[in-house]
Amino acid sequence: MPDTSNTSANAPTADEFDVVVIGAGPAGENAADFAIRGSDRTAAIVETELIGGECSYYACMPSKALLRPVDVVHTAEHLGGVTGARLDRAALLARRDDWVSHYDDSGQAHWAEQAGITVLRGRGRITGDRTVSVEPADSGAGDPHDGDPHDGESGDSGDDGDSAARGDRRAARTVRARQAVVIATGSTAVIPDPFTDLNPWTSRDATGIVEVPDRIAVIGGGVVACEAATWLAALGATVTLLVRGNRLLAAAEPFAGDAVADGLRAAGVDVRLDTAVRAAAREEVADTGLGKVHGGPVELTLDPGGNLTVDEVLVATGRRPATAGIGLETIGVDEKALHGRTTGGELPGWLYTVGDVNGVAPLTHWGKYQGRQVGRLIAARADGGPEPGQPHHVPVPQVVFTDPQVAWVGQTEQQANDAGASVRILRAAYTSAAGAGLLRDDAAGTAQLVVDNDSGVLLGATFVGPDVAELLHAATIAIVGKVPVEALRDAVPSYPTASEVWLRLIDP
Ligand SMILES: Cc1cc2nc3c(=O)[nH]c(=O)nc-3n(C[C@H](O)[C@H](O)[C@H](O)COP(=O)(O)OP(=O)(O)OC[C@H]3O[C@@H](n4cnc5c(N)ncnc54)[C@H](O)[C@@H]3O)c2cc1C
Ligand SMILES: NC(=O)c1ccc[n+]([C@@H]2O[C@H](COP(=O)([O-])OP(=O)(O)OC[C@H]3O[C@@H](n4cnc5c(N)ncnc54)[C@H](O)[C@@H]3O)[C@@H](O)[C@H]2O)c1
Repeated sequence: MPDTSNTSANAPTADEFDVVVIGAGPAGENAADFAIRGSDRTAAIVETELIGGECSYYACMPSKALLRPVDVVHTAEHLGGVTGARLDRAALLARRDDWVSHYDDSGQAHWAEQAGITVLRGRGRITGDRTVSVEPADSGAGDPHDGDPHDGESGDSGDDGDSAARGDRRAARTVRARQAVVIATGSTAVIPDPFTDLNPWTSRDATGIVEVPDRIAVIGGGVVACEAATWLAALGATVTLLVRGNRLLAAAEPFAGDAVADGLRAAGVDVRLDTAVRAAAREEVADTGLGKVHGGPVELTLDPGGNLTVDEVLVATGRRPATAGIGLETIGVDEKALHGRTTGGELPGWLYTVGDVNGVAPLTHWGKYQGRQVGRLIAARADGGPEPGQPHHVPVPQVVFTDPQVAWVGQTEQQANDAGASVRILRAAYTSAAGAGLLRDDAAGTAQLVVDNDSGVLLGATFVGPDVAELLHAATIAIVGKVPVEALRDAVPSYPTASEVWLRLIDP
C-alpha cells in the first residue's frame, strides 16, 4: 500500500495523484488532459510501451503515412496532364519512419509533462481500491520501439522531458488515485487458429514493414486487411486477400465493399471471397523482428481453392480489448463489465474506461471523444460542479483510406431497418458533381443518405470515391444537429467541388 501518512486533502504525496490513467494511447492522453486542465489536480499516466499508443506508432499514423503517397500516385496515373509519377519504395518507408518518429516517444512524453501529466513507465495493474501498481515494463531503456507520435493535439518537439519517467522504469511502485483510475489499455490483434504457431504478421508488421514479402496472403476482409493490401500491392508484393465472408468491409454499405474489392483487383490484388483457410503450415518459423519476413514459406489449405504458398501471412482478423493482467479481479470486476461503457454499471464509482478497451468503436477519434467526455466528467465530479450530460446516439464516423476511399457515419440502411426506423434512401453517383469528376479522370463512386421518414433528418451517410474522407464531416454535423434534410437545400456547396453531390442527393 502507498504511504499516505503525510497526506492532507490538498497535498498529494509523490505516490498519490488525483487521476491515474493506465495506457497512454490517444484515449488515455485525452482523459488525463481533460481531467486536470485548468486546475491544480494532478494526473499520472502509466505506459508499458510508447507514449502515444498503438495509433501513433503501429496503426493510424504509419498506415496513413504509407497510404497517402500510394493514393497520390494512383491519382496521378489517372490524371491527364501528369506523367511519370511513381512510388519510391525506400522513400516511402522513410516517410513512414519519420511519421512514427523512428519509434521514439520523447516528443509525446514531453507533451505530457508540459500538460502537467506525470509519465510513469511500466505495466499498470490495479491492486485494490484506487490503487495501481506500476511494474517494470518488458521493454526497458534502449528498446528499439521507444519513441514521438504525430497525433495532432499532442507531441511536438523532440525534447526529452522524461527523466522522471526513466527513473520510474527501474523498480515497481504503487500509486494511489484520489479521484479516479481510468483504464485506457487499448486492444491487441486476434490471431485465430490455424495461424497461432506461424508467427504471422499482425498489423504491426504491416505498418512497420521493412522487407516486402514477394507473396503475401492477407487474412480478413475488414479495414486493416483492405488498407494493408493497398500498400502491400503498391510496394510490389503479390497479394492474395482471403475473405471468409461474401464481401469486404461488412460493417459498411454493401456497395462500399464492392467498390473496394474492384479497386483492389484493379491494383493487382487477388481478392477471394467466401474462402476459408482450413490449415496453415510453416516449417521454419523465425523471430526476425518487426516488419521482416518471419521465416520460411507458408502453405495454406484453402476451402475452396486448394493450396496456396506464400512468403508471409498477415492476420487481420480483428482486435480484442487489452484487459489481460490489469488486475480487474483484485476489485471484483469482470472484464465483461467494461464492455460498452465508460463509467457506471458494475464498475466502482472511481473506475472509468476509454478507447478500444471498452469495445464501443475501436477508432482513435472515438477513443479521443470518450477521453474528453470522461476527463470532463472526472473534473466536474472533483469540482463538485454539474456533471456534463451524457449524450445518446452519437453517430460514429469512419474513413477507410483505400482506393476508392470509403467514408460513412451513423446508420447503414440495414442498421436503420433493423432498428425499426422507416427510412428512405437518397443515392447519387459521386461523379454527378462536376467537382468529383475533376479529381481523377477515372473517378467513380456513390453517395447515399439514409433519411428518417418520420423526422426528416439524416440517420446515416456513406460516400465512396476519391477524396471522400473530407466530405464526411458535413454529414456528421447534419446528424448531430438533427438538421432536416429539406433545410440542407439552403446549404449551398461551392462550384465545382465534390460537395455538390449533396445537391444531387437532396434535389435529384
Ligand atoms: C493498422 C491499424 C490502422 C488503424 N488506423 C486507424 C485510423 O486511420 N483511424 C482511426 O480512427 N483508427 C485507426 N485504427 C484504430 C486505432 O489504432 C485505435 O482505435 C486506437 O489506437 C485506440 O486508442 P486507445 O488509446 O484506446 O488504445 P491504444 O492506442 O492501443 O493505446 C493503449 C496503450 O496502453 C498501453 N498499455 C496496455 N496495457 C497496459 C498496461 N497494463 N500498463 C500500461 N500501459 C498499457 C499500450 O502499450 C498502448 O500504448 C487503426 C488500427 C490499426 C490496427
Ligand atoms: N481507417 C481506419 O479508421 C482504420 C484502419 C484500420 C483499422 N481500424 C480499426 O481497427 C479495428 C480492427 O480492424 P480489423 O480489420 O482487424 O478488424 P475488423 O473487425 O474490421 O475485420 C476483421 C475481419 O476478419 C474476419 N475474420 C475474423 N475472424 C476470422 C477468422 N478466424 N478467419 C478468417 N477471417 C476472420 C472478419 O470476418 C472481418 O472480415 C477495426 O475496428 C477498425 O475500424 C480503423
